[in-house]
Amino acid sequence: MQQLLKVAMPKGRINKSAIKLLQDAGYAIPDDLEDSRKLIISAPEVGMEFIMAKPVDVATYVEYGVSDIGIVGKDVLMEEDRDVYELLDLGIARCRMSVIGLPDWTPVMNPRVATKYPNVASRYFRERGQQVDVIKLNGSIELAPLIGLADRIVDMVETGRTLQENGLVELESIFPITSRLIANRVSYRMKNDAIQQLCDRLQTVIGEPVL
Ligand SMILES: Nc1ncnc2c1ncn2[C@@H]1O[C@H](COP(=O)(O)OP(=O)(O)OP(=O)(O)O)[C@@H](O)[C@H]1O
Ligand SMILES: O=P(O)(O)OC[C@H]1O[C@H](OP(=O)(O)OP(=O)(O)O)[C@H](O)[C@@H]1O
Repeated sequence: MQQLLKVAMPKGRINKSAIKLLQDAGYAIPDDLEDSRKLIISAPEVGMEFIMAKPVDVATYVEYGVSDIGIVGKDVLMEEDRDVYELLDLGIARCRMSVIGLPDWTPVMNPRVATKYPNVASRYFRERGQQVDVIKLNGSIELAPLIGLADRIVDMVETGRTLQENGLVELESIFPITSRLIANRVSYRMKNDAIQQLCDRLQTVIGEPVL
């Protein structure tokens, strides 16, 4: 009997490319998944049930086992250190985590660093032996150095357009980001056939080795 996979899908910017990847891998995912306001969408024809999650919450659902698998940015995994298996680099939503500042930035004692990723930022500066005050924000991080809230920020850069339009510069790239396929540890054993088949099919589309 086919094992039903409970899948945590990110809403928002990754949603479209994640759906396309599954479709390209041969899963006839309903097209209306993308536009739906429904939060739980059953797709028995492909042996899946989707929950539509806020991207930052995907790994939480998977860790607690209410979803067997999920699609989540490496940024979230680096920030949260969730107890999940990271199975595949899906190669979508590619960007990087960077330290950013004003071009005339000069070193100060205990600089303030604004970010959506306080753990990533703290770890980065701690490893360099630099003492900083980390300020957590939830969006529009680039505002912080412009209005004097912070000396630097740690945030994602994709095209560089946000930096350019706000007169900021990338001081250092910390790590590259793509979306990952993750699995709950128990589900990986109990539903191994279905999860392995999904990985194999996705691999033929993305051409990456399983992590
Ligand atoms: N500029 C970007 N380019 C490519 N990928 C990005 C970019 N910004 C974020 N991402 C990736 O997409 C994921 C989701 O982005 P983000 O956190 O901005 O959520 P969102 O889709 O805008 O939804 P929400 O507004 O609910 O937070 C991030 O975790 C990251 O992996
Ligand atoms: O290099 P770019 O192509 O300009 O992309 C980078 C921007 O994209 C993300 O912001 P998002 O659009 O998610 O908005 P946010 O400010 O709400 O985080 C990120 O936080 C940067 O601000």
